[in-house]
Amino acid sequence: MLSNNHNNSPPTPRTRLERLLRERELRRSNRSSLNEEAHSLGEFNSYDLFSFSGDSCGSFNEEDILEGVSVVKDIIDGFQRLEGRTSKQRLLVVANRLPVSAVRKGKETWHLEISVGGLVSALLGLKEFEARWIGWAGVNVPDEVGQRALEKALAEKKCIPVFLDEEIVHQYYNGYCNNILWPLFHYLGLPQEDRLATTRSFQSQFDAYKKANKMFADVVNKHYEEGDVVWCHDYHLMFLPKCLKEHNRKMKVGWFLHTPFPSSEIHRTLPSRSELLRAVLAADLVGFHTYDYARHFVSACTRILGLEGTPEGVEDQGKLTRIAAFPIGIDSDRFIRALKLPQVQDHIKELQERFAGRKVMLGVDRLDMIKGIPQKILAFEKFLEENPKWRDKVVLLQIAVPTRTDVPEYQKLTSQVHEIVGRINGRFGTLTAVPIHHLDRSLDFPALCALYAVTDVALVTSLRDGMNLVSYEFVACQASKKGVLILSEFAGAAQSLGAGAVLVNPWNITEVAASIGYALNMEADERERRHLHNFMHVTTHTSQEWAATFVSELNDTVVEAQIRTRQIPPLLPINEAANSYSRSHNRLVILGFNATLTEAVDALGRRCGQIRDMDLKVHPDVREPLKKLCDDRNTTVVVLSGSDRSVLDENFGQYNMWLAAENGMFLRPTKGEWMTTMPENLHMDWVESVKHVFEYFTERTPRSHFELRETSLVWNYKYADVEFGRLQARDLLQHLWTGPISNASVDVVQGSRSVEVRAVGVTKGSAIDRILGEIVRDKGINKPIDYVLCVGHFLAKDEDVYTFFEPDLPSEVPQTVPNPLPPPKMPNNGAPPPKSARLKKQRSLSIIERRANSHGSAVFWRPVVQDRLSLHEGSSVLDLKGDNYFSCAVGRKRSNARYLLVSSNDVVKLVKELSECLESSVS
Ligand SMILES: O=P(O)(O)OC[C@H]1O[C@H](O[C@H]2O[C@H](CO)[C@@H](O)[C@H](O)[C@H]2O)[C@H](O)[C@@H](O)[C@@H]1O
Ligand SMILES: O=c1ccn([C@@H]2O[C@H](COP(=O)(O)OP(=O)(O)O)[C@@H](O)[C@H]2O)c(=O)[nH]1
Repeated sequence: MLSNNHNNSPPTPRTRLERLLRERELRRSNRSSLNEEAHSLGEFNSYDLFSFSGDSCGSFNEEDILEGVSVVKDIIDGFQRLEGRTSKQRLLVVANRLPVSAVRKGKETWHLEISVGGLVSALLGLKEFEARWIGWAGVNVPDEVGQRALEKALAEKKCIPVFLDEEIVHQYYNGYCNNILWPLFHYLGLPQEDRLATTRSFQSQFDAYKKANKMFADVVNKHYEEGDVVWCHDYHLMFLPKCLKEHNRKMKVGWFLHTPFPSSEIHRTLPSRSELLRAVLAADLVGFHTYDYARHFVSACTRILGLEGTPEGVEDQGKLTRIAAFPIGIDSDRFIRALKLPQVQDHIKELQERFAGRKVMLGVDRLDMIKGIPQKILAFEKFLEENPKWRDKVVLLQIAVPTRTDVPEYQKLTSQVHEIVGRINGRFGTLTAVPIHHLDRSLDFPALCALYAVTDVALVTSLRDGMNLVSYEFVACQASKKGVLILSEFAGAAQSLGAGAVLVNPWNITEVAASIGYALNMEADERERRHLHNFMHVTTHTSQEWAATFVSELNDTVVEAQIRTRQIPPLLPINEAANSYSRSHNRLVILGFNATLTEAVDALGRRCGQIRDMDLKVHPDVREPLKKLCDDRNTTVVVLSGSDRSVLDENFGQYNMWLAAENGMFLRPTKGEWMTTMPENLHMDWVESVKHVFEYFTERTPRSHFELRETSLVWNYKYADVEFGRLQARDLLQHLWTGPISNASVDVVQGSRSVEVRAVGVTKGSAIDRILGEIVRDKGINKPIDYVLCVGHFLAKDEDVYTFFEPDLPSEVPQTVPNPLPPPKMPNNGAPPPKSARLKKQRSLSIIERRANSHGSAVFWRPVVQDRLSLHEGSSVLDLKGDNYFSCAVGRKRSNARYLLVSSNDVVKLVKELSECLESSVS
């Protein structure tokens, strides 16, 4: 029994992982207590009976499958009290199909049958939640009376119907879901035959799909209560997360895909590819059966939508959608217990007598082209062909449950399978026995369990399958027989049961035939070993565990998102910045160049391979207002950029401003000469060797390029394939650390799509005191600067420029301002020695006046540190308080700046506003 004694409770978990592990542990102990208690109370039979009883169609009436027995409730309530929750969390499970299908028996009477399919089987494991199901009951109910009666009947099963009319079902379910998405997600491509007709009907089917999703959303919204978790399921409802979030941003929404998610190369053939991805990304958490499916989804988002893929998920404009793998399982106990039921035992006996003297092979599938039924039967034929001695010693029982019978492809498949089975039975059958028993219908639960139990070899040959629960169920029922599982490597289950199963490529009939021989002849000890492995997995990775983990992660994800949102700086209040600008008398405006004053890199251009122009150009709309700012005698404008001098000369030569090139290493007023601000940092002996490495990677990474500047080298892959670019970047770094820069005075700065090697100690923040000093000296400034605006799309390392002006920070030289960012990660191998000692030396040098000779011009440098930034009377140059300093990062989500702007288009707006302030003050 669980105890409520808080003194004994384990320490509060600190991380998500710790919490998940603890919850898992608690669930396990909870479940074993539950088993013990239930058995001691003798109550489990009622649950068993309820779950398994019913007529031959699998119908049920006696108990509420979704509620479980009272003992379950008591213990789970105890568990939740222990966790500090007072009541069960309500879960709205939304799936196309309800766990029950309705059959109309009269005007107001309905008969409910359990629906067949892996999704339903798996979700029956959601006993630990106060669950409500929302879905389609598989039937058209045009009349009001029938609808009300069905609602009432379903309410007793905690189910809520979505009423879809025939036309919608035809276009949405048969059309878009089962004729387009289903084959595509299973690598069967878009419909090939009658392509024109399909292409023509595509749009109307997609419209129906969106409409149907909206209808599901309306029902969810109607029943939603604050705090509920909404769990959307499968490819039928990819639009649902978007519809729900549009209605209520605070709703906790998860989406889980039960099918594979194909390679992005397949997904990109779909005309509505982007809309679907974006709609799913509205969810807080997106789950898949396997890591591969999750990886493909992230790839599709990065390649097709041009979004940022992170180890956590996919990020779009600061919103993170978590993507993860949650392999489904089954309620294994339910199968194990079922084997002891008299009804099942009777079936077992019957089957054993019926097939005495023959090995039993079993296939259980919906009659779907993804299940590879023709391939399976052909492989069995080949086996019989090559092994005459087995012909009267083995039988294949194939249960082929009719499914989606309104879709022409499925109708064709049925005739095809019948034709092959007939031919083989004709070829190898005798007057008294046939090698293949083919059933075109479903079995009830006891019959299915009995079949699993008597089977010697189960044959799962899916061409693709999200998971395949039949393989799990077979394993759960084989505790005594320890039969062999032949399993397609293209089923998700191959990743979990691969070690115990005999894996096959179902397209390779010869291999499958050979595997049948291998499995039939396998020695007992090998069978036992393999079985044990799989049995352990199936009994520990249950559907309860799966659901609880998903919901728990969803809860966590939402909390984390709230915390993250709080940490994101707010958007720059442009009006406020402008008002403060007009109130001030001596202003300093520092602007970055790349992605601040240039036109935004068009994500579409990047995706579709259209590189417009690699050369940086000032945004055409900012030119005029920028000129006005520069011409204002109370405003000093500095463009502070990583670009080299020639680029700044070319773009800003005609403005009256200051140019700080190469992160501030070089400085000039546009009316004067270039000078070098930090000559002591100009140790450039490493350039040639780094250049070789950059050249090598540029040649091997299509659409990447590198820039050779005077104090830095930048390898940029923003136009290249993102994933490949990242891999190459990792490799490039390894090469650098272990080779050319292992002993050089350089800093390596990683951007989101670039790698930069620059002279050590050069950052925008470290340059700014000198820039400022020079400006003060040059302009003969004698009144304090009472307004600073610092806007840029700066790399993390250069964000020290924002903190330099922070009035709240102690007035120190910028190099000694503690860097709030974590130090760059270094690979374990060949990491360069710490540079702190070297840096110290250089920093002390930095306050010594020096003569620099670079770029052919000798300039006498007068360094200044912020401490010494004082006016004639000794007062400070900077008169900054909370309301006259605006630092702002452009196109970043995490920053040390006080504010954010989304893109350079917003910078244009800002500069325009400032220039308008000048106009109005003149007039
Ligand atoms: O509802 P239907 O159209 O009749 O189809 C039945 C279900 O088929 C699919 O099941 C998948 O889910 C299983 C559990 O996650 C998984 O093991 C299997 O590999 C999948 O094929 C479909 O995804 C469901 O939505 C259908 O209800
Ligand atoms: O006659 C049958 C045949 C199959 N099933 C169930 O249908 C599900 C099939 O799930 P699977 O994941 O293997 O494939 P899906 O049909 O969902 O693609 C399993 O839980 C089976 O127990 C059933 O209830 N009755």
